[in-house]
Amino acid sequence: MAEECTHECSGCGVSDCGDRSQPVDHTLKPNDQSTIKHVIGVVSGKGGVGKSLVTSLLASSMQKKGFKVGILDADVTGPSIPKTFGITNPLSADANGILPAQTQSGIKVISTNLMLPQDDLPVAWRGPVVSNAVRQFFNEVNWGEIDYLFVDMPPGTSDVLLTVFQSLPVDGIVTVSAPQELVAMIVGKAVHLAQDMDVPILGLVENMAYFTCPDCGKKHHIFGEPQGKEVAERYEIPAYATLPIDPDFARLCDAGKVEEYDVADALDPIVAQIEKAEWKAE
Ligand SMILES: Nc1ncnc2c1ncn2[C@@H]1O[C@H](COP(=O)(O)OP(=O)(O)OP(=O)(O)O)[C@@H](O)[C@H]1O
Repeated sequence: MAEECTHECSGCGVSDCGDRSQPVDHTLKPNDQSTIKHVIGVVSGKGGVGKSLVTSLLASSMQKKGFKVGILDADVTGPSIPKTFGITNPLSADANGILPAQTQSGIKVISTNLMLPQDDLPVAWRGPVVSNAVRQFFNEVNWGEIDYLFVDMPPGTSDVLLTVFQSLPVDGIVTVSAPQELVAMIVGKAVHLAQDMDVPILGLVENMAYFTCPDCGKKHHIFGEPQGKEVAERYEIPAYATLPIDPDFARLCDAGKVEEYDVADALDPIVAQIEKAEWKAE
C-alpha cells in the first residue's frame, strides 16, 4: 500500500500500488488562467507535405467563424508557424504564466521560434527536452479562453507525437498527405498510432492534389493521381478534402500573410467534422 494512502486514487501518482483501483491519468491540465475546450492535432506521416499550412488554414477558418483559436507549434525543432503568420515579437511572461503571441486576426501562438534571439538559430535539443517543452507549452502558458487549440505536430510518428497523445487531452486529429505512391502506407501508420492511443481521426487533407493551369484552366495532377479519397475510405476517416498546388500559398506563407488566403470552401468537410458534436468528449 502507498504511504499515507488516502484511497483517493484519482489524485495519486503511485501507479504500482496494490490497492490502486483506478488507472493513473497522465493528462495535463491547462494553466489556472486557461480554459481549453478542444485540442486538435494536425499530423503527417512525412515531412514537407503542408502540415503547417493546413494547421494555419484550419485555425484561420475557425477564427473567421468566431471561435477563439490557438496554435501550439509542437514542431519544436523545425517550427514554421510564426513565419507563416508574420509574428516576430518574442514571447513574454508574467505571474500568470507565459503569454502567447497573437496573429493579426487574434489567433494565439506558442512556438520555440518566438523564444530565440534570431529565427535562423537551430534548436538542437534531445527528445526528452523537446517533449518537456511541448508539455510546458500546454500547461505553463496562459492561453486564456480557447475553443480550439490546434497542435502542429512534427512529421512522422516520433517521440513528440506520443507525448502529445499521452499528455494532452487531444479530442481528435487531422492527417495531411500529398498524392504520392507511399501515401496509403504513411497515412496508415499515423492512423494506426492514433487508433492505438484511442484518439479519433477527424479528417484527411490531401494537399498539392492538383494544379490548375492559369492559361487553359485544365487541372494537372503533378504528383500523381490523388488517392486520398480511397485512403480515407479504407481507414474509415469521416472527412476528406483537397488543396491545390497554388503559388499563392508559398507567396503568402513567405510574406507572413497566410490569414489573407481565401481557402473558399475547400476545407469545409474537415471544419464541419471538427465542429460536429458527436466526437467531442464534453
Ligand atoms: N498546396 C501548396 N501549394 C504551394 N505551396 C505549398 C502548398 N503546400 C505547402 N506549400 C509550401 O511548401 C512548404 C512546406 O509546407 P509546410 O511547412 O506547411 O509543410 P510541413 O508538412 O509542415 O513541413 P515540415 O514537415 O517540415 O513541418 C512551404 O513553403 C509551403 O508554403
